[in-house]
Amino acid sequence: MPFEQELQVAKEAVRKASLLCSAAQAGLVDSEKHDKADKSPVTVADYGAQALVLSTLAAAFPNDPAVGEEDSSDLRKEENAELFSRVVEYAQKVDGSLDAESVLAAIDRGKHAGGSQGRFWTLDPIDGTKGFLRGQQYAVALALIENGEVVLGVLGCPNLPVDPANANSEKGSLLFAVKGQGAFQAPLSEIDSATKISVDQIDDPAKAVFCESVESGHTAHGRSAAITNALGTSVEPFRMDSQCKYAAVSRGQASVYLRLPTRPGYEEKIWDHAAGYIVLQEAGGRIADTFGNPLDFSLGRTLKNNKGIVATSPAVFESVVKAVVDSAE
Ligand SMILES: Nc1ncnc2c1ncn2[C@@H]1O[C@H](COP(=O)(O)O)[C@@H](O)[C@H]1OP(=O)(O)O
Ligand SMILES: [Mg+2]
Ligand SMILES: [Mg+2]
Ligand SMILES: [Mg+2]
Repeated sequence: MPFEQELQVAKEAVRKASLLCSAAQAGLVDSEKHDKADKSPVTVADYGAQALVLSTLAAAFPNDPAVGEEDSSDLRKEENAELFSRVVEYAQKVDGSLDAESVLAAIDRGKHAGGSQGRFWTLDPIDGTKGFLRGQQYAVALALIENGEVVLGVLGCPNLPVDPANANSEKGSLLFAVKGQGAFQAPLSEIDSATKISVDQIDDPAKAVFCESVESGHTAHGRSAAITNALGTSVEPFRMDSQCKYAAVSRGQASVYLRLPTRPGYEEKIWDHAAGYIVLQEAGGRIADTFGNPLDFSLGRTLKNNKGIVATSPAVFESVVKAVVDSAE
């Protein structure tokens, strides 16, 4: 099967990073958090997960570059020495061969510019850091992009119940897909026992369950309420952080994920969507931006030709996209 080795390495890297994140989330203290220059939060777990995943990829595929969200510049500053030593401790607990220097080097493997040529990985070590800090949903998101197209994706969702129908079932789900091979889910505790997943077939948008970001700064909550109203349902979207929203639609827990721009200049990052995108496509879903245009992952580190996201199961796609486009007028 194409990408068999890549999938195996990516699943194991995401599993290990998810373990690190769960351990850190359980007892996170103030010295393990930091605000980046853009004021967004980052934690020991974001850095530790990026170090683990990118060092694992470097060992297996030394010639593959990576586009990662984090870089080591803040960790190298004297004032963040304590944060840095905690990152190294967490990384070492999972991979004893990592030391301070190799942690920094691994994190900085994520500086690739992306683009339309060749292949590269893209990693969000914690997608939904704000959800992570609230003790809620987040995802470790890793994807492989070849000649501008997403060909493989793995989502580690440490707090997502394995059984979509039972919120009290074991927490920790791994979702993955390779282009043309379908989408699968396994418990994070047993990543080799995977089952196929697929989207729902609801064709009446009034009956569709919608989901969206918790953060009002990441998606326009008022506009989504207007869209659901226009489609004949007064039920507002349920809110969840991170690419777990792609997971929810991929396994039929929701029919629609809306991400509606709040700031005109914001460009969505490729690591915030690539893994969820391929998992959802392979589960039978459809994805466009808020103008109905296909997502273009070939333009560098951001989706600069797209605005927002509309991700749905197939039978409601056209009507939901139309309602989203109409809501902009
Ligand atoms: N203005 C914005 N619009 C959309 N997404 C944003 C915005 N600001 C940050 N994000 C990204 O949203 C993601 C979380 O999504 P969600 O709210 O659905 O959980 C984060 O990766 C975050 O990016 P960053 O990784 O730079 O912090
Ligand atoms: Mg993110
Ligand atoms: Mg992140
Ligand atoms: Mg971030």
